Amino acid sequence: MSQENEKRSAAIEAVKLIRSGMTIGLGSGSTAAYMIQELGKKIANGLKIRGVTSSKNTEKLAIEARIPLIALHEAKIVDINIDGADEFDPYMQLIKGGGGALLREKIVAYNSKCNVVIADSTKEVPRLGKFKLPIETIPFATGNIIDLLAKERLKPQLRKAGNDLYITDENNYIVDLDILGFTNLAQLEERLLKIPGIVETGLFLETTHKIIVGHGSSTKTIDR
Ligand SMILES: O=C[C@H](O)[C@H](O)[C@H](O)COP(=O)(O)O
Repeated sequence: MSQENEKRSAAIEAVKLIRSGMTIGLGSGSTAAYMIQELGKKIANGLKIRGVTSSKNTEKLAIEARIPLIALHEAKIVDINIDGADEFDPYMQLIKGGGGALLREKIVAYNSKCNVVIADSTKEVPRLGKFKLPIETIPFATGNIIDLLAKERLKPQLRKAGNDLYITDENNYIVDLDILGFTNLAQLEERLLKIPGIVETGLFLETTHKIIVGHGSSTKTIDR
C-alpha cells in the first residue's frame, strides 16, 4: 500500500508542473495512471491541456478521465511528458517497458521538450539490471534474435501473457534480457539496435530531465 501512496504522491507532484495551454505526454503503467487521474480532476476544475498517449491502455484511461487527446503529429512537439519507470540509476538512466509500452513511450519521450519520470522509491537502484530489460521485436525475426542474444549471454526470454505470447500495441513481441553483467549500457543499446528485427529497447539513457520519487509520505526531485 505504501508503494501505491508513493506512486500517487509522485504523480500529484508532477502534475503541479502543468499549466493551461500545454501539450502533455501521457505515459503508461500504474504510476502514470495516478497522473492521468489527477489530470482529470484538474481538467474538471478548468485546466486546459491536450494529451498525447503512449499506449492503448493509457488512451482508454485518458478518455475516462476526459483528457482531450491529439495525435503525436498534430502536437508536433510535446511540452511535458510524464511517465513511469521500472528502474532508474544515479545517472537518470532508465529501464522501461515492464508493461510492454516501451516503443510508443520512447517515441513520445524523443518528441518532448521535457521528460519527467514519476516513480516509487523501489525503482531507485545503484545500477540498472535487476529488472530484466525488455526489447520489442518483429515476430518474423524473433526466433533468430533469441538464438543470437542467448550466445551473447543476455538470457533472452520471450514474454508471455498467460498461455499466449505477449503482443504489443504495434503487434510485435517483447523479449526480456538479463543485462546485469553489462556495464557499458550505451554500447549495449547500440549493439541491440543494430540487429534487424529489434525495433526498440527499454533503455532510456539520455532522455530524462527530472525524476520525482515518492518517499514515504513526501517526494524527492532529481534534476538533470
Ligand atoms: O511499459 C510500461 C512502462 O514503461 C511503465 O512506465 C513502467 O513499466 C513502469 O510501470 P509502473 O508505474 O506500473 O511501475
